[in-house]
Amino acid sequence: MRAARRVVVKIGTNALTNATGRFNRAHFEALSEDLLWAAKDRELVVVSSGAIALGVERLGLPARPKDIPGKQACAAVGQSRLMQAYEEAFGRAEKRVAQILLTHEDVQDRRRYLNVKHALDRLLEAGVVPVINENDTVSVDELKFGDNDTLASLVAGVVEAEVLVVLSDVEGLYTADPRKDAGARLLAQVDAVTPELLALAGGSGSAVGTGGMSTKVRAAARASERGIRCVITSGAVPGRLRAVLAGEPVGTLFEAASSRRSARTAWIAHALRPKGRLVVDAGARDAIVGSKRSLLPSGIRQVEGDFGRGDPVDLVDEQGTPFARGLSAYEGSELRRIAGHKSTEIESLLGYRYLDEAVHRDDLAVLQTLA
Ligand SMILES: Nc1ncnc2c1ncn2[C@@H]1O[C@H](COP(=O)(O)OP(=O)(O)O)[C@@H](O)[C@H]1O
Ligand SMILES: N[C@@H](CCC(=O)OP(=O)(O)O)C(=O)O
Repeated sequence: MRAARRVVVKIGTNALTNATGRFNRAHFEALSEDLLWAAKDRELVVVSSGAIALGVERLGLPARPKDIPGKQACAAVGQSRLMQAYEEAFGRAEKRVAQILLTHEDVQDRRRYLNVKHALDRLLEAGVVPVINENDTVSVDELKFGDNDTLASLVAGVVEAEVLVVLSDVEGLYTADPRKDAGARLLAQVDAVTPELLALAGGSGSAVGTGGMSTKVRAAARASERGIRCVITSGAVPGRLRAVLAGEPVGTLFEAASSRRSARTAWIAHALRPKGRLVVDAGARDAIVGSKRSLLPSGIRQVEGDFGRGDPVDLVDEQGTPFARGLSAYEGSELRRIAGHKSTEIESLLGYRYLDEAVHRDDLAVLQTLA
């Protein structure tokens, strides 16, 4: 931890507000001290929530709106207030910050993903601290990350961080939601995210948080697959971030996985949303998972959805369980015609042949824990 040069810190709404959802200024000042300390001899990226909560407060609303335009309006008002707080806190130490607002589209498209990467790299080289949030005001449902835990794990991959620290209002992952179960125990270390572990992590126990512990554990799993260590700990207790970066055992540490994903397979597995599903037979599944082979048309049993060439599709087994995600070499309507056939028949069936494979192994990511 002490050697980490590039660190992403995610700050949840719960770490910025008090119990009634109001911005906790004194607390923010303490947190900023920790962030400034972390930024002193490291490259720091902050993924900060709080726009909606700060907007609710600024507009004097009695509660967080439930409708989307209401949330969009609050985010627009609150985001500038949020940045103002970061500007002031970092400005006092002569540290520059930069606002970056992202939608899912910005990472779904490989060219835009690389654009984001280049901008972030340049900011970090210049000693600036990027403060990232989802662009809630323009993100409609299908373009949403939905929660900043997911966004933070993708950002950690984009900048190839060594550590992702997720600051919430709890000390880490417990055996049950500590708000509901007084006997819940803190898990100090997680070596692998299993379905059983995921089942321990519930939704948000507060009125202001979004994803709860479940999105944090998924985010940690994604980071771990990229070779990035992740710690979930409390942002409500001053000094926790320093303790994590000093290598002290606080919060829940998710170790980096031993078999790491490349940047490209991580992009396929983590950043893309499937536009269709290919049901494949057991032989093809074994070849893909066991021997890292391509998917040939002969292994496809069924094609679901309308998608174009190059679109992301999920590969599912005959029980419907997704096990890989990849980019289709053919349109959905073409795959329907060549499914179950030998590659040598593609040309006679379609009138042309692009590739022998339906999904080439270079465009394929086996799903580890979850996508
Ligand atoms: N197993 C668990 N361990 C810890 N917290 C849990 C667990 N299951 C659910 N939670 C809830 O997750 C909440 C943190 O998530 P969330 O409210 O989304 O916060 P944030 O604003 O930091 O993203 C905790 O306050 C807690 O109520
Ligand atoms: N983008 C939203 C926050 C979404 C979110 O994930 O919130 P949280 O669970 O508090 O980290 C905002 O700024 O209000």
